[in-house]
Amino acid sequence: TGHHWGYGKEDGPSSWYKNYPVAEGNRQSPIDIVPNEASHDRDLGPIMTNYDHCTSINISNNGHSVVVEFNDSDDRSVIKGGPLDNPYRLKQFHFHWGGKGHGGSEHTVSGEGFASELHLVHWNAVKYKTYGEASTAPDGLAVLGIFLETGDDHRWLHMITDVLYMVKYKGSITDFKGFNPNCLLPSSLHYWTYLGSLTTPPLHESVIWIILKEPIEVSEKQLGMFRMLLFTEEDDDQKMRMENNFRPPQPIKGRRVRSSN
Ligand SMILES: NCCOCCOCCNC(=O)c1ccc(S(N)(=O)=O)cc1
Ligand SMILES: [Zn+2]
Repeated sequence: TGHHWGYGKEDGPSSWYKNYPVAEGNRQSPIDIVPNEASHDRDLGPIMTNYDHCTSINISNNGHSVVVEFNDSDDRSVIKGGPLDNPYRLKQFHFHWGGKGHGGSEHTVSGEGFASELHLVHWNAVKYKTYGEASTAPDGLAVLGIFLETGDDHRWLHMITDVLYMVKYKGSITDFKGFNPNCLLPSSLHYWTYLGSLTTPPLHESVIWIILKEPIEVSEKQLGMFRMLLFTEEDDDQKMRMENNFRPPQPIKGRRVRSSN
């Protein structure tokens, strides 16, 4: 089902347009954010995340990233405010990262990449019945992007890195209950926002992007744990280390990036 894609030379971002022509569309993600070209909108209010009664379910390796899934059967964990007209329900979060010592984020700021980027994926359950339906609608998804830079140990990230050995191979999954992503948020919720897409196939142009300006700090050691994950399955004799699983910035095509105060 679906076409095989990856981050390698043959199946990587520069070849995705062959099976996913929307790759050359007018609202593709990620983009390079140029802060002093972003327009400052007074009526762009603060975003509010309500992850308190969080209901994480499992953590898995889908062959592209490591993903933590949430129970999205009600409005317990939502993001609202800012550019959003409705509350959007948290569905999953995952990461993108680089190889040792260089870039790995998908969005860049004035051409600068970060070591990694966390995506918290939410969907508009007010207007759409399922995630799948929302994922193809122009206002269906809201993804909160958080940059990770290397520095001190992150005091809570170990809760994730400690279980990565359980999901080393593509297709592996394990229980992961009671994790509250509030602990991964930086102190400031100031953000940039623009209309874009999924950054992996099927590249649907269905995402309202909200990128936090303040990165969180994680240690090189913690980041290194992500690089022990594999793109490949357990019975695959080729062991491909999971790293550089990021799409580079795409043409802005006249889009406006707005900035919260
Ligand atoms: N599951 C029912 C059908 O859904 C079809 C579309 O979903 C395809 C799966 N991919 C995603 O949901 C998906 C979600 C977020 C991002 S990203 N990296 O832009 O945050 C990329 C991809
Ligand atoms: Zn992502």
